[in-house]
Amino acid sequence: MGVSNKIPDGLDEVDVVIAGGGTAGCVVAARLSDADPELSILVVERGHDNYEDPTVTNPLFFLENILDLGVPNPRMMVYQGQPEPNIGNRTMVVPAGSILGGGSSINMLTYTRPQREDLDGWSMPQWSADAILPYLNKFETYHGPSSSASIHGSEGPIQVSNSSYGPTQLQGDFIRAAADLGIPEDADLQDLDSNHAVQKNLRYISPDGIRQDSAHAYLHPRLQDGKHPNLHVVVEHEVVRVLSEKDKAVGVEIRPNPEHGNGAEVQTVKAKKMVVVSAGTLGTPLLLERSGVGGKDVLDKAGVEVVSDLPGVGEEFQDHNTMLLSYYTSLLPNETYDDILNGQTTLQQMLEEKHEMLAWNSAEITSKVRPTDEEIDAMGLSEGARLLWDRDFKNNKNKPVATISTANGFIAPIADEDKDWRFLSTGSFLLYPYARGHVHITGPAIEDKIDLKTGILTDPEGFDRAMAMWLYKKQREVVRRLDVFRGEYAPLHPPFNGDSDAACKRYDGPLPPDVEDIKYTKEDDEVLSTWITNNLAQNWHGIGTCKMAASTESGGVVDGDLGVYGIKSLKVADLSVVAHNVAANTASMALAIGEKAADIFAEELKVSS
Ligand SMILES: Cc1cc2nc3c(=O)[nH]c(=O)nc-3n(C[C@H](O)[C@H](O)[C@H](O)COP(=O)(O)OP(=O)(O)OC[C@H]3O[C@@H](n4cnc5c(N)ncnc54)[C@H](O)[C@@H]3O)c2cc1C
Repeated sequence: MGVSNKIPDGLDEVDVVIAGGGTAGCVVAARLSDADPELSILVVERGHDNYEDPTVTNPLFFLENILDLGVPNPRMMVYQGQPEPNIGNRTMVVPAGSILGGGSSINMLTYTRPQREDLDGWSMPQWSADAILPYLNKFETYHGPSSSASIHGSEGPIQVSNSSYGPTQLQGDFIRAAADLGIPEDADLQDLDSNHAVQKNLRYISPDGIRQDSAHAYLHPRLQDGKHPNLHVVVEHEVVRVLSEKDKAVGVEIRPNPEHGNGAEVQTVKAKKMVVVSAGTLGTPLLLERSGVGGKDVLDKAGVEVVSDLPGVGEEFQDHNTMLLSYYTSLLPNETYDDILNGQTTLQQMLEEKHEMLAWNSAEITSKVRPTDEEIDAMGLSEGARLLWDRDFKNNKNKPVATISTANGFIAPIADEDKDWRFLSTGSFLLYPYARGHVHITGPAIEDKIDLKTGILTDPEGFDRAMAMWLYKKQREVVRRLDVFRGEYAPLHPPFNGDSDAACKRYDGPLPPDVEDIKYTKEDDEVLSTWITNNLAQNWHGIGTCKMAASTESGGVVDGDLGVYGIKSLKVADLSVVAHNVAANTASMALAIGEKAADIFAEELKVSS
């Protein structure tokens, strides 16, 4: 069977159910089906099929997924947060892909990888960096520069390349400007060990310009080759809960997703061998809790019977906290996507014209950076923040603090008076915030309100705020040194006093090569700190809500084999299992988890992948 938006008649029992056909879920399904084509597998995905959908395959459509372009977007869903006092009572809205392929079908396509220390830091020997590198390699065919053949993959289904559009003059300009500030270029910053450098961005785009999502790379070929007759995919359906008998998962309850209007009947499908939950960092803990797997307090309040008391479920939400800033530039019209934002064209029109820019993700630069010892000394850190720096970063030169990345274009509709400008935006994010959030159910039904707090800026030591202030200043200094720089777009920057050296300004040409760093006064720092409270945001890279750990005492939800504690035959395979943050945009981690999970499950099911 291929992809269907109905549960086929008679399909009331399979060997394995996979709840969520996202980035990791598609990998698990495909590899298990390869391991044993006799194994009957059902993938249930709440979003629609993505097969040859031009809004997926053409990379530039990512713009519709991150900006409000006034076009309905059925590919996305949002998890609605609660007001958070530490960020000025703002409510964070956390978006996620809701489509076959999940995040990999909608994301911004930037390819980066974690640091060695990130993976070793999970303290799970079977998930150490040495154990995971083969899986990071397994999913990719890498077309970028590398110092060693063994660091990247050459036979995986996901192509990683520079794409067929670009690069623009921004790459060389940014690399020179960063070098002027002591941040050198590293051709392959994604080798797990390099740090404090900038890199020409590589992308999940094939050399001929097609997005590389996990459904097209893994699932669709197998659904069409006639060799995987027992691989079933049902889209536009939600898994309501996992069903268990005594201490064993035995199936799932599924209903049509009301957003797609396919009826309302709830159906049960039995899983003879295994249920794999792969609904993403926010979807997975909510599904487990609806199934009675979670902290007793949460479940009692929500009116759900406890099947396994696991207080770690939904806790320890972590993300990369981000700031988005825009600058006036002298970039050329064909070097930004701004014509879409200033009303000159639309993505639909570009599709009709088969415009070559559709193959682009606009992100030309990525980086991993950290403050120097002198910069740390000058920050005036609190005693607690200084202890954290000394313990976790000081002597650990492999550990960055932040990423500065770029997008060639503005980040909202462009006002009439700015229509002739071309913009550059930076997305700068903290890689290891200490703040933690949570996500829980408040009732038994899928449509019950959720209790989501991202926790941004709640770390008592103020470490995250101090690093965010450093990051704002650092990214601005790099951009000020670009040849294409023509000033800060003030409404998106902190409202520094007009007399201050830090005030936003416009220029007719580049700043002189010997330009000095901005000198921030105490008052400027206060303005910046308040701006951070009101602007630091989630960054789409959530992890940690069903943490993998050696025991439940330390908040563990799954063991090293991804089995949920206290319930047999119930597994989790997605980013919710990641125990501590990674210095990477997170798709690489999700794909590697999918690959490794498939090997673990195949062994348990006594089939070889
Ligand atoms: C806007 C955006 C931009 C991003 N940009 C980048 C980038 O440039 N580079 C990068 O590396 N990473 C990026 N990421 C992050 C990355 O894409 C995600 O971290 C990764 O895809 C998550 O993989 P996953 O398998 O854990 O979950 P997902 O891919 O989110 O998969 C979960 C799936 O489960 C489905 N689901 C949820 N609940 C249910 C249910 N009850 N029943 C059935 N199905 C359900 C969802 O629809 C989804 O398809 C971005 C993410 C977003 C949202």
